[in-house]
Amino acid sequence: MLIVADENIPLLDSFFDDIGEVRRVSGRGMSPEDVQDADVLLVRSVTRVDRDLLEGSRVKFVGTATIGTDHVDVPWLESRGIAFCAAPGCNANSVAEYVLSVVSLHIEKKGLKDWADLSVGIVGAGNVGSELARKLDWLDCTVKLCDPPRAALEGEEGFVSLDEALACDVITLHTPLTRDGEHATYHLLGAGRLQALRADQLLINSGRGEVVDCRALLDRLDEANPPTVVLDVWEQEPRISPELVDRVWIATPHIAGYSLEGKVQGTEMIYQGLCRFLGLPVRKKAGQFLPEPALSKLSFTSAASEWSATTVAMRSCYDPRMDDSRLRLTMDREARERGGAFDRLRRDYPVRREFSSVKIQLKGTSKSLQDTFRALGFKLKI
Ligand SMILES: NC(=O)c1ccc[n+]([C@@H]2O[C@H](COP(=O)([O-])OP(=O)(O)OC[C@H]3O[C@@H](n4cnc5c(N)ncnc54)[C@H](O)[C@@H]3O)[C@@H](O)[C@H]2O)c1
Ligand SMILES: O=C(O)[C@H](O)[C@H](O)COP(=O)(O)O
Repeated sequence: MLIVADENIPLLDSFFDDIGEVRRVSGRGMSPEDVQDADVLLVRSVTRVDRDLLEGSRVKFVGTATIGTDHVDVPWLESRGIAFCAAPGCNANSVAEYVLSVVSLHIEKKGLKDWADLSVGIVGAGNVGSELARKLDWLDCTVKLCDPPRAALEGEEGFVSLDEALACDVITLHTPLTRDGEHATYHLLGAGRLQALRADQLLINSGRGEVVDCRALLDRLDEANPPTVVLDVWEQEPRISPELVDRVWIATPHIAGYSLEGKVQGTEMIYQGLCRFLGLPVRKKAGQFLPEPALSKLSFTSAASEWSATTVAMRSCYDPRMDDSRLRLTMDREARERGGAFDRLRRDYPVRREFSSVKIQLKGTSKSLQDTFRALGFKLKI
């Protein structure tokens, strides 16, 4: 059996080499010739999987090691009897930690040292939005969830309108990219809604770039009293707008979900999907391939303030400003080289471990500090 796979999927051999021959190809540049003789196709989000790629091939199973599926023409796969599997939730915790890290920097920038003063509007309350809401709730933020498709379901309640979510101190977008239907998200935030944002607000987009009209955003950021904006996702990746990078506060190259745990869980989920499809037993688990983290323990005593202890711990694991600096350094290249540079930042992404990989040792500290560490997802050793 021939498995053609995006070379950027981690642990391809560890998971798949006893199922078939694995051929690695570039995800961004994948062509019909690459997949023609494949039985199985494994991709990430940069490969458009549709009739143009697969017509005439013998592919019978497609797996994407990502949460988002907007790059896959699922109805066409169904019409051809090609099985499909994605990785829902695989990197949800990674994205939640990205947003928490950004919000903690924002709190400091505003001269505050407490999560509780903040209201956060979460647009899209699925795997990512719900995980983020759970953590923010524990941190005593006021959380408002906007999710019209869920709100329309029987028994679901407690959701707010988009306008109410957009009035919060922090707005964070976690919808899929959809272009049709009642709840389409393409350019959900267009000129009108961007116009209404205030200078004291923070807008974070780590869903999909096209959910925000980036041309209208650029115009808004050039006007008086613009909001603060953090973008992980962009229209027209990998050839993103340098003008927009220049005007946003934190700019990262679509890596919110790039914790090692998130990426490896993505591979694990398509491995499980392929095993189900082939009727094979599932013998491997993501956990067996995760190395010991470089940082596995941190200690704090009662001398450390709650804010400094938790932000030191968070930033020891992940600081979005590092990704921001790396992306900005690529912006002075020639236009034709910038897309490649964006993709290389993603391909060569440094190992980033989730907060749960670090054990926090606390001596004589308060119950409230313990609770905050737990809320953030750290393991405690008291
Ligand atoms: N930046 C990254 O690295 C990264 C990583 C993972 C996921 N993502 C993106 O984030 C998206 C969300 O991930 P998820 O795991 O939470 O997906 P999910 O499918 O679990 O949840 C998405 C939620 O959005 C809601 N929704 C749909 N249309 C909406 C609308 N118009 N307004 C408000 N809510 C709406 C859905 O009802 C659903 O509850 C993915 O589709 C993917 O595109 C980005
Ligand atoms: O949808 C997802 O899971 C994310 O956007 C994913 O992390 C994107 O990473 P890529 O597939 O582009 O490597």
